[in-house]
Amino acid sequence: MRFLNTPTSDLTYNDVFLVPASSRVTSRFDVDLTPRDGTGATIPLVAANMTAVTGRRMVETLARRGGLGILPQDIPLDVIAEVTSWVKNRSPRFETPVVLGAEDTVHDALGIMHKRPHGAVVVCGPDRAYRGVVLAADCTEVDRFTQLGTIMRTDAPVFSLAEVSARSGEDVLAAAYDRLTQTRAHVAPVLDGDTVVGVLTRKGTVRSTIYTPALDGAGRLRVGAAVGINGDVRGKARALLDAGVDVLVVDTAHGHQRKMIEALGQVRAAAPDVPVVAGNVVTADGVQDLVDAGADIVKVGVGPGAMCTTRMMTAVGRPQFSAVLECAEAAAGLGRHVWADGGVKHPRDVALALAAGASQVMVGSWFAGTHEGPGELNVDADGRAYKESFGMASTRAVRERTRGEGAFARARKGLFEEGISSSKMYLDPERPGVEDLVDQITAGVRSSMTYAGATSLEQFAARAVVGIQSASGYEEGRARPVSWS
Ligand SMILES: NC(=O)C1=CN([C@@H]2O[C@H](COP(=O)(O)OP(=O)(O)OC[C@H]3O[C@@H](n4cnc5c(N)ncnc54)[C@H](OP(=O)(O)O)[C@@H]3O)[C@@H](O)[C@H]2O)C=CC1
Ligand SMILES: Nc1nc2c(ncn2[C@@H]2O[C@H](COP(=O)(O)O)[C@@H](O)[C@H]2O)c(=O)[nH]1
Ligand SMILES: [K+]
Repeated sequence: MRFLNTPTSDLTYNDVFLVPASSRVTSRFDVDLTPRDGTGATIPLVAANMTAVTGRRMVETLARRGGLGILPQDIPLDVIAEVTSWVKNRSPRFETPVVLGAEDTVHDALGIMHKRPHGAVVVCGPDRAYRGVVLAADCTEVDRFTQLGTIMRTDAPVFSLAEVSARSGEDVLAAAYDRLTQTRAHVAPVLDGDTVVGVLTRKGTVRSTIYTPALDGAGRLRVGAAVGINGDVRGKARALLDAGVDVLVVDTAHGHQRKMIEALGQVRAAAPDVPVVAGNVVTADGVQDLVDAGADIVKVGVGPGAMCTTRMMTAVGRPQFSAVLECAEAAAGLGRHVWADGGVKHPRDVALALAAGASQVMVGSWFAGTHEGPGELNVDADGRAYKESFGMASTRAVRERTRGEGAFARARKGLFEEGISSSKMYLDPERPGVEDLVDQITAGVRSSMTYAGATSLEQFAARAVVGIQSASGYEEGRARPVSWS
């Protein structure tokens, strides 16, 4: 990457723009988004290890489209083991159905339908034997105690595994899309015999022609998990590996500290064969020390997060674009990589982090506001759906993390609050699922890369020309949904 004009101060995403360059890339589909950092991801997007962001559905859904989800360090190890096994038993190809029985009620259906964006419940008998489908539209104007067996659609389209299991032939998926369109269905169960093995959606058929799942050596979806720097770090790392976790993230607010170096050494020793990510830092010195201690990937970002009050509390941090740029250059010099963590609000921010040399970009709160986010779906006074997000250094998270400790110790730890305990992340009505956001982000990044004449992330970071802009330059780039005069 090179600057168009020389910066005189540190910069964040809003301060910069990408300059178009002569390009030989004729299609945005010719762009390869695979990060080459050893993590097995095929798109450069990671869901943050935050309680409000990443749970089983986030990990599963992202991995199916090639991204990684990192389970937070506050989740008990037995739960991580259960979630990892659950994810690894999901289909890498078909979406997971929401399943209920014929005796379950409309009330039950409405309570869980929103867990998935496809808005359908598949009604099954014993052993997942297919009975019918209930859509959200079928649940209006009926009593909430109506049993699903009485309203389910039994004539909805279904696909047999034999029809759609052939490895990602675009023609097969296009035909499935056409059939769904002709039958005016958005979603259809996939059956092995009469057993439901997944659902296929119109959008899903298109996505399966664009994305490649992030799979482990046995062809199962990949799972990441974080470990903190306190307690029996080596034991926790071993337990995560035994649970089948594929990527370990050693994570603390101030990653450039002795305790982190020691913890990282222990994780490295316990996990010689899996990618180890460590952070957070914002300087080349920080990168050097974490790489020396065994990190394959260094996580960059202090203070840019949407839930984060660190900069207001401490004045510590660094504008994120400059932090990523300096750290990525340092990591490249050591044959390692960085993940840009925090502050992503638009697809352009991801493109800029990649142009600055990050191998992947971690997204937190933006992903919290999706069907796959672990939070409860709430509706505000204006009828807008949202989920809550909160920081991992907030009072709420610290209280949860220190639950097993004495009241006095908890009171002492509660003093150091560097995150907000509640915020509303609205679901975008046009993009309520995390895959919708992934579509939007990767479309933006693919386009950025063709503007720069790059077909790989390495080429993009090498060719990108970045200019510095004023606040009005940034503002000019925004759309005007209402007239201005
Ligand atoms: N990227 C960012 O900007 C930030 C991210 N976070 C996130 O919050 C979560 C919790 O992290 P964290 O608060 O580090 O908690 P951890 O549970 O990881 O503990 C941090 C350890 O480091 C010690 N420590 C020393 N200096 C600091 C410091 N300035 N800030 C925090 N701890 C320090 C603490 O000791 P003692 O308590 O005795 O001081 C404690 O032992 C993580 O997921 C982290 O990523 C939190 C803040 C900033
Ligand atoms: N200073 C704090 N940083 C936090 C806290 N919780 C999470 N984080 C960091 O934010 C990113 C995600 O950023 P986002 O803008 O995408 O939401 C996450 O990965 C952490 O590094 C916190 O309480 N305080
Ligand atoms: K912030």
